[in-house]
Amino acid sequence: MKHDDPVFTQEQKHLSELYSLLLHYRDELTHQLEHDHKQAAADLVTMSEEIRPDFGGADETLETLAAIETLNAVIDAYNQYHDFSVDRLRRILLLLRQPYFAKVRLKMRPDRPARDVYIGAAGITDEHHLPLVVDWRNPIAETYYNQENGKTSYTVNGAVRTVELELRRQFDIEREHLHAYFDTTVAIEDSLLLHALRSHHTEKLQAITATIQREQNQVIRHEDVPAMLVWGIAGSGKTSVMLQRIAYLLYHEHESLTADQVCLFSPNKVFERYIDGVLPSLGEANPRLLTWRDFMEDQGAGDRDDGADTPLAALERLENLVSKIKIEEGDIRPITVAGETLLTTVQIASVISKHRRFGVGPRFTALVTDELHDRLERRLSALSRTHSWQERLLGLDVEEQIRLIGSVANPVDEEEAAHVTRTYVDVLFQRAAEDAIDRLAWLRLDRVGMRLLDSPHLSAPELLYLRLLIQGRSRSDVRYVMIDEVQDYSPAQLKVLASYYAAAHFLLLGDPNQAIREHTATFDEVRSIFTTSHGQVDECRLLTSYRSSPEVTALFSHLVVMGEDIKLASVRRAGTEPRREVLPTEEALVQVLADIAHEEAGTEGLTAIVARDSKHAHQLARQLKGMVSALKRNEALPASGIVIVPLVMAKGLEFDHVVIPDADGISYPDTPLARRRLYTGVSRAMHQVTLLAVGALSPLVAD
Ligand SMILES: Nc1ncnc2c1ncn2[C@@H]1O[C@H](COP(=O)(O)OP(=O)(O)OP(=O)(O)O)[C@@H](O)[C@H]1O
Repeated sequence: MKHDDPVFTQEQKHLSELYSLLLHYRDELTHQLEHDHKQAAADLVTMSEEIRPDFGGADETLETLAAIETLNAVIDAYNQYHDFSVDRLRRILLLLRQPYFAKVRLKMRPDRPARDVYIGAAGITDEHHLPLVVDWRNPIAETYYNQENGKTSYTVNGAVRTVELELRRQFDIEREHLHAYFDTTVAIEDSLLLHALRSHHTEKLQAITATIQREQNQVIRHEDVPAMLVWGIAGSGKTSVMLQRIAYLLYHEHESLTADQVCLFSPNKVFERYIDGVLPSLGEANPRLLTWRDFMEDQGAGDRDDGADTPLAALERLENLVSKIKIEEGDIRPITVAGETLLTTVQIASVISKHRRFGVGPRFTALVTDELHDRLERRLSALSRTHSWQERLLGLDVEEQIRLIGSVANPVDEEEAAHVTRTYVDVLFQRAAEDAIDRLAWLRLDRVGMRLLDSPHLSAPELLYLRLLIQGRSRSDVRYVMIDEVQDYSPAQLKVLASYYAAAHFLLLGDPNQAIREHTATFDEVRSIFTTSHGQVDECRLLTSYRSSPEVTALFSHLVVMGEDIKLASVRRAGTEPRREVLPTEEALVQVLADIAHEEAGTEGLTAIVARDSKHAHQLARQLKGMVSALKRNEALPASGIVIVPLVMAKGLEFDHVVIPDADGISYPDTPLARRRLYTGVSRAMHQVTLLAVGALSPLVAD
């Protein structure tokens, strides 16, 4: 009983005291921030009023500049203090939801008493700067994740410290309430994990901070390497680990890394919405979330074939042929903005021919681009000296002039007329024209590429790769690229990403058994592409399923060949055996689905009818009209109930119950691809799988 347990009482007391302290810090900081804000505003007004700008002579100018400098320094100091306080408040608010989830009792030296370290989602110190809770990403927290009792270690700045772990205690805490604690006496046991896994599916993926397992921790805390490939079975926490890794990197590189320097590639928008709560719940901003399609669109190749079937050989041919490109007149496009041709084909052709001797490639492009910028500059300057453009400006309404050039044009002489008109033409053309030059809009890349490959069209990877070859590395400021479900990309798509983000470090996560289309990259190909681009690829494996019950894990693991050395394990409690049912007709199938929908209505869980493709999903939605609907492309997953999803949209998601409505031999024949597709569908289930077929079950799942 909790009340008779002195440890429980003691821990609840500690929690209550810490909680009150956090509340106190929160209130104090809020008042302080409010007060400082007002004070800062008042001080700045006074100080700026005291500055008397005087640029009359050298001394006066110096004095004025010094006064402005002082004011800037004061503003900086306020900002720094403000940022620090806001950050502390943010951490306190995070901890008020759950102050900590574990503690370790560590003996740092044999002659010293052991000390307790409480670990939480963020770190906080008291007024003497002593830690009350340490952040889970702090090096010392590694002793918790190592899951080793007794002698263990952690690494600080490359140095390994050995310590004695006397106690590893986990807590189930909500705000100031301690629900339970678990002392781990057996190293590998993780009671909190088992406790957490008892719960139902949630509509959004949750952070796993408190229960990160040892093999997962090795990925999260892995040293920063150019490329890392994580091979993990379905439900082994790849996505979760990837998000925790992002939080880890943001913490350790907080001085130089911002979330928008991290790109996360995911399979679709439903999945993006499914995962977008994890990092905010850890107190971190989301990275740039994008799909391959978004990337294509950003690069101006949105209307092209996505390159799912583009062979790597096509990119290699481009590589071999690029230096031999002869730019023809028809390959050149004028730079035209808003109907005004700023650089003509003839002008561009003459610049190109001037630098032809370098051969088409990054050097050539840099020289041509620079010269086109110079010519653009001359052209804009010439435009602003023409009467027609000066008159156009003067003919505008006063409001329009103010909107465009920030003042009313009232030139007194020719020089001034050219000057204001220059501002006007800059607003109209400069930015767009410079962008067009930098994007190589002056070169019909597709025409060049089609000629090189002798092909009637270019896919997105072909076009983008050709651009990279001609232009050199992109100017992207992205430092980390995470690709989830890497097995769904074609080698050509991956090669483009590896080259485009050449300076970034990659984390690639996937499961070869979840490749649901033909022609996607094998793990050997992934390795080879990134070894070529990034020098080396480190690898980690995740072999325990945290999502699925042992019965579901057994079902999906029999569908594919895992390799001799791999033994899949599920840590969940036993659930129910899969249900297999053969129906005589399509009508009978629809009736069974309707019955399931009826049974599931009002229950806590979420059921998905995972159809083999979108067409079948829509057909089922029509047949089950009013009872179950198909999930839309941009929709978020519902919390409970029943939905129809095509397999491709179910990628990465999970459901309490998965129904495969077409588990027949035509939808799922005995082929490697069909095996992987069924493995992917079945492994979305946490607790229950229902396999339905009209006529006969697929040989892959028949008893
Ligand atoms: N250490 C952990 N503690 C608690 N839950 C975990 C842990 N690791 C994974 N899970 C849970 O297991 C489920 C599967 O995790 P996740 O989606 O990250 O796996 P995945 O390997 O990306 O799956 P898949 O490849 O099948 O899409 C999630 O519900 C996640 O919260």
